[in-house]
Amino acid sequence: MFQMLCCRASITAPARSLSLYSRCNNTADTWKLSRWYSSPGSKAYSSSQPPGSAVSRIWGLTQRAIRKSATQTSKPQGVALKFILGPAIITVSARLLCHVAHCEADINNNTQVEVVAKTPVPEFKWHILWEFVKPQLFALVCAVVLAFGAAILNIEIPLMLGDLVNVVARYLRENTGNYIHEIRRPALKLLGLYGIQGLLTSGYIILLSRVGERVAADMRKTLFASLLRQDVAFFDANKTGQLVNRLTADIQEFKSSFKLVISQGLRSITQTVGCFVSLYIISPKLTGLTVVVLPCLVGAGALLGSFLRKLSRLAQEQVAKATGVADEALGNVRTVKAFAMEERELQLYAYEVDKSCELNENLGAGIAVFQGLSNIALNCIVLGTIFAGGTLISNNELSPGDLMSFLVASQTVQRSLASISILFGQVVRGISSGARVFEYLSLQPTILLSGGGRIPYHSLAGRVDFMNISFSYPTRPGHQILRSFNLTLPPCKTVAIVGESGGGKSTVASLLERFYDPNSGVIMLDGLDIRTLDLAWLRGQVIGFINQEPVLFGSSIMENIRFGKPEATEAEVINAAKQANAHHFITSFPDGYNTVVGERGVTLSGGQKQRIAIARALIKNPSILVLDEATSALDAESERVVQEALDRATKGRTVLIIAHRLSTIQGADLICVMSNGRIVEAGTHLELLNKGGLYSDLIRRQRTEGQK
Ligand SMILES: Nc1ncnc2c1ncn2[C@@H]1O[C@H](COP(=O)(O)OP(=O)(O)OP(=O)(O)O)[C@@H](O)[C@H]1O
Repeated sequence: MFQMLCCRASITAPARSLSLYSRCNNTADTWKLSRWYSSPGSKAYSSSQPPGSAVSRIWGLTQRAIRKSATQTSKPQGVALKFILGPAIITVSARLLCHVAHCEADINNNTQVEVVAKTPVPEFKWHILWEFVKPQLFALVCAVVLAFGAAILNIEIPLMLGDLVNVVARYLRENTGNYIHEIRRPALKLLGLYGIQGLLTSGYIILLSRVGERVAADMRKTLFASLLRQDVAFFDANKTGQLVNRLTADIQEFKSSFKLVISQGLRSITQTVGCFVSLYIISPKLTGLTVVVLPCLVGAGALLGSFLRKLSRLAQEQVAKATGVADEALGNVRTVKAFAMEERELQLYAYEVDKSCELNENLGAGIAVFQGLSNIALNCIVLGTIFAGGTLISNNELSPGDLMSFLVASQTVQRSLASISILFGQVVRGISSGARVFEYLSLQPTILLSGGGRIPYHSLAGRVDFMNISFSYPTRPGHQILRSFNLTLPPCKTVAIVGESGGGKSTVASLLERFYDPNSGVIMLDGLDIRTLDLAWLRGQVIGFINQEPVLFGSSIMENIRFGKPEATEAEVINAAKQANAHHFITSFPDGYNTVVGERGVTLSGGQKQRIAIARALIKNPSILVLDEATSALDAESERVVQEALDRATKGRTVLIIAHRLSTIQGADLICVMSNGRIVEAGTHLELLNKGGLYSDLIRRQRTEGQK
C-alpha cells in the first residue's frame, strides 16, 4: 500500500521536448491505481481498464498527440501541436481523467502533469450516527414536530393576510358597518397565529440546539476516547493537527449541518410545497408565470452563491494558513529568536495575510454584487407580480387580498428555495465532515489497553527476556530495525544498551512498553508473554519510563508527579520528590508543590523537569525502570544531581538503560552493544574494554570527541 501511494504516473510535455514517461509503465496502470484508491478499503481494484471507457479514449488521444508531435516537429502543424495543442490536450485530458477516476492532477507551467491517486474518501456510516442520535430521539422528534408545525403556519399566514386585506378593501369600497368590528376577528386570528408560530419556532430551536450540542459533545468524547485508545503506530502515521481538527472543526461543521438540515431543510421543503399549493389555489395564471421566472432566478442565484461559497472556503483556508504560520512561529519562539529569524517569520506571515486580505476583498465584492443583483431581481418579481395581478384584478379574476396573499406566499417560496440551495452545499460538507469523524470512531487498535489481559497474582521478580525479536516500524515495513534480537534483563540488575545512533536502542524500550508489538519473537516478563498481560497494569504499575526530554503537563508540580499515581497522597508525592532530589528546589518556589509549570514545563530547567519526571516514575514504585538517555541532555551539574537521584531510584529494581554517554553506565551489571539490530557484545565495562571490540571503539571515539 505504501509503495502504491508513492507510485505516480506522469506525462511530461515540457516546451522543448515532449515525452511520455511513466513510473507505472503505462496509462492502464494509472487507471488501475486510481480505481484502486477511489474504492474504499481498496477492495474494488479493477484489474483491467474498462474497454472503450472515456478514460481510455482520452489517454489514447493524448498518446497519439504526443507521438505525432514528436515526429512532425519540422512541419508547422507539428510545431503547433508540440507547443500549443499537445500541452493543451494533455492538460485537458489529465483533468478529465482525474475527474472520472477521482484523482488529483497537479499541472505546472511546463505542462508537467502529475496524476496522483487521492487517498480513499471515508464513508459516512449512518449506523454510527444513529448511536449518537438514539439517546436524544425524544427531543429530536419533538423538535421535528414543532418545526413542521411552524412551517405549516407559514403557509396559512399569507392566506389570512389576504383575508384581512379583503376585509379592509371591502370596507373601503362599501364604507358600511364598524371598521374595528369588521377587522377585529381576522386581525386577532392573525396575531394569534403569529404568536403560536413564534412559540413553535422558539421551541424547536431550543430543542434542536440541545440535541445538536449533546450529539456533538458525545461525539467529541467518544472520538477522543477512540484516539487515546489507538496504538502509538497510529500517531506515527497521523499528524496531531489533523486529529485535533477532527475533534474541533469537523464536529463543529457536522453539528451545524445536522441542525440546519433538520430545521431549515424541513421548513423549506414544507413551505415550498405548501406555498405552491396556496399559490395555485389563489391564482393558477399568476402561478404559471412564477413557475417560469422563479426557478431561473433561483438557479442563477444558486450558481453565483456556489461560486461565492468556494471563494469563502478559499478565504477561510488562507486565514487558516496564515494562522498556521503564526502558530508555528509563536510556538517555537525560542528557536526563531535564537536564529534571529523574526524578520523572515514576519515576511512569511505578512505574505499569507496579504493573500487572505485579497481573497476576502474579492469575496466582499462578490457578496456586494450578489446582494445588489438579488435585491433588483426580488423587487422586479414583486413589481411583475403586482403588474400581472393588477391586470387580473381589473378583469375581476383576482381580489386585492388574493394579490396580497400571492405576494407574501411567493416571497416565502423564494426564500425557501434559496435556503434549499444553500442547504445542499451544507449537507455535502456535513456528510464529509461526519465521515471523517466516524472513520476514527470505528477504528480498532491492534494493541488493546485493557480487557482480556491477565494480572499475575504473585509479586513480580522483574525478569525480562527478549526472545528472537524481529521488528520493523509499521510506517516503514521494509526497514527492519531488530533482527533476531535476544536479551535478558535479570531481576534487580541494571542492563545498559549502547550502540550507534539510530541502531534501535530506543526501539527495544518501546517494545517492552508495548508501544508496538514485534513482528516475530516474544517478550517475557517473569516467564509470561507480555502480550497476555493486562496492558494498563503493565504500563501503569510495572514499568517506569524516564526519557531524554521529559514532557510535563501545564498544571502544578503536585499534579504532574501524581500523573504516575492519581490516588497518591501528598506524603507519597513528597516522598517521591525527595527520592528524585526534587524536594529541595520545589520548596524553594513561593508556591511550592502548587507551582504551575507552564506549557510542557517551560518554566523549569532541564534538570528540574527531569527530576520531576523521575519522581513521577518512582511514585508508582515500578518493578522495572527504563531510562532512555535520561541524563544526556543535561549540563554537568544537573547531570550529577539527576544521576544521584537515579542511582537511588534504581536500587532493588530491574533497570534498562539506553545510553548515549558511556561514562554514565560503567557501573551497570551488564552492558550490551547493539549493531545491525542485534546484540553483538555483552559484558561488564572492564570485560568489554579488555575484549577490545566495538565497545572499546565506542569509548575511544567518545573520548576523542570529548577532547576536541
Ligand atoms: N516511530 C518511528 N517510525 C518509523 N521509524 C522509526 C520510528 N522511530 C524510530 N524509527 C527508526 O528506527 C531506527 C532506530 O531508531 P531508535 O530511536 O530506536 O534508535 P536509537 O538507537 O535509540 O538512536 P539514538 O541513539 O539516536 O536515540 C532509526 O532508523 C529510526 O529512524
